This record gives sequence, C-alpha cells and structure tokens, in this order.
Amino acid sequence: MADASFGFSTLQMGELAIGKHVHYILSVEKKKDSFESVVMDHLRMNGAYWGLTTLDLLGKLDSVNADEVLSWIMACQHESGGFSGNIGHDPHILYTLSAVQVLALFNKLDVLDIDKVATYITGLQNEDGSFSGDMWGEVDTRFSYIAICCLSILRCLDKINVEKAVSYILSCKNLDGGFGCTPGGESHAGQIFCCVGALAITGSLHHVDKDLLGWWLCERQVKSGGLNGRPEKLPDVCYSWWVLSSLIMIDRVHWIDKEKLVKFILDCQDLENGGISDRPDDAVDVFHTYFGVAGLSLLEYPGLKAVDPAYALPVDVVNRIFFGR
Ligand SMILES: CN(C(=O)[C@H](Cc1cnc[nH]1)NC(=O)OCc1ccccc1)[C@@H](Cc1ccccc1)C(=O)N[C@@H](Cc1c[nH]c2ccccc12)C(=O)NO
Ligand SMILES: [Zn+2]
Repeated sequence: MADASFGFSTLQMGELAIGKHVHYILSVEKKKDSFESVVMDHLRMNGAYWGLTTLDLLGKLDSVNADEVLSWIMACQHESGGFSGNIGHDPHILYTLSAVQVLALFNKLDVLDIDKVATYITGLQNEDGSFSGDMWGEVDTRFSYIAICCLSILRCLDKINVEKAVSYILSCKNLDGGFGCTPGGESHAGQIFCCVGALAITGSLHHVDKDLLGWWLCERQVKSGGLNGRPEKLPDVCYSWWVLSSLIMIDRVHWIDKEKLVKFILDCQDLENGGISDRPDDAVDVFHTYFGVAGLSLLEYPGLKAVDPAYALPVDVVNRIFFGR
C-alpha cells in the first residue's frame, strides 16, 4: 500500500492518499479559526457528519475521542428535540439528521430520547405530506428525505404519514424523469438523490421510471469522466455522490464509465496537505472530501468500507441499526 504516511513511496494521482486525507480531516477538526471553520460555523453539525463518516469509511473513526464528540452533539440539542448546526443556534431538520447519523456511527443512538426527536420531525410534516425545514416553514424535497431517513434510522417511520410523504415526493417528479425541490421545480441531481433515497427507504421505487431517470443521470457524465448536477454545468466531485447513489438505487450504475469517474475524483486530491476539492486544482474542503471518498466507496475502490447509497452511512452501521443488537 503506497501511502504517504509510510513516508517512503512517492504519491501519484493514480491512488487515494488515505493517510493524507485522515490527517486533513483531523486537522480541520482541531483548527477553529480557519476560514473554512468560520464559514462552516453554522453548519458545524453537518461538518461533523462529513468528517467523521469520511474517517469511518477510511477505517480510522477510532482516531477521534468519541466522548468529546458526543457531548458536543448533545449540547446542540434544542428543548424542541431538534438539533442545531452549532451550540446556541436554532434547531433545523438538516442538523437533526446529521446528529442522528453521527450518533449511529458511534453506536450511541441509545443516548437519545427517541420520542423527543421523532416528535420534532413529525411536527414538521405539512397537510400535503411535504416537510418544512424548521418553524419558518420553507418546504423542500430535501427535507422529505431527511425526515424519512432520520426516522427510519430511529426505527419510528410510522410516526409520520408515509403515504402522504410519498405522494408529495411523486408530485415533484418531472417529465424528464427527474425531481425538483417542489412541484414543477427543475430537475437537479441533489434533489433527485433526496427523492430517490426517500422512495428507496419507503419501498416505493416502483413509482420511478428507471430507464428515463437513468438516462437523465448517466447524461451527467462529461468528457473528463466527472459528473455534473444539471445539463451544461461543470463536473463537481460532490455529484459523484448525488448522481451515483441515485443510479445505484435504481440499478442503472452500469450506464456510466466507472473507471473514468474514479480517475476524476483521484485527480481532485491535494496530495500535499490532503483533502479533495470539487474539481482539479480547486481548494479542498471537508464537504468534497467526504463526497469524494463516499463516491469512491460506491465505486468499490479498494481499501474503503462500503457505504449505503440511501442512508449515506457505512453499510456495517446500517446493518447494526436494523439487524444488530
Ligand atoms: C450548503 N451547501 C451547499 O449548498 C452545497 C454547495 C455546493 C457544493 N458543491 C456545489 N454546490 N450544495 C449542496 O449541498 O447541494 C446538494 C443538494 C442541494 C439540494 C438538494 C439536495 C442536495 C453544502 C455546504 C457547502 C457550502 C458551500 C460549498 C461547499 C459545501 C451543504 O451543507 N449541503 C448539505 C445539503 C444537505 C443537507 N442535508 C442533506 C440531505 C440530503 C441532501 C442534501 C443535504 C449537505 O450536503 N449536507 O450533508
Ligand atoms: Zn460540489
């Protein structure tokens, strides 16, 4: 295994610099005053999910102090049961999923008052089956996915009206086979991931035209091998997740060139300091490092743990939730 952490071999772009990326993630965790840390301050709960899931996929989750992480997460829980992006911020469904996902990584879901979290999420479902992100009421199919994914991990999906949630998601399906953030919204790979993921978790994928959607998704691959989020856009590593996980869930992943996509992601690494950027020679960040590693995991890159395309968690974590002790 040629890896910089052993110091002897030189690293070339043709492989994943695992040691470098572990070092990068751990350094971002420690640096509090960096531009990235400040910008991401209100998204810190998402940042914890991206960084820690990356470490787990790389087999290095034991590099962090679980108790420190867990006490910070619980300090972000609001009396409503929801979680905020950082201590003292307002709760939002976005951060509630990330908090639950991180607790699942550490096999610590038992520290939660499950009913309290479930009540918070259930309270965000609207009459038409859609979900709002918080008390201000913004509706987006992203929030439908988050509600369904989170309650499924907590094993209390029955607390919401699943039938109406599914029918709302289907009302956001477009003629091109894709999905938007609300009915009539333009198809976008991120929203497609959310709708396909929610339909997969609720066992409703038979409503999807897999050939039509598969075609729209495989058309996201550009000459360089990278994937974009919409027609005519530039490729971006994070679409290696949004597009790829959707293709896998509808069983059409063989419609893209996997080898060329692996090469695109590896070309986005910073081999000096670690981390992965959205496209070659751009600045790295934890978000793209996570979606790059998760994308490589979906492509069965050697040495990575398998990731579940619908739950966006390592497969062994998902198995433990549903079949373990
Ligand atoms: C707020 N974010 C975004 O808007 C990014 C910006 C971006 C990165 N590369 C191209 N654009 N876009 C983004 O997350 O789009 C994905 C998306 C959008 C809408 C619906 C579904 C998915 C990023 C942060 C960010 C900002 C700027 C640069 C890099 C990262 C972000 O926090 N995205 C969130 C969106 C999100 C939260 N929960 C989700 C659940 C399912 C799907 C998406 C999310 C995320 O992916 N968390 O895991
Ligand atoms: Zn991106």
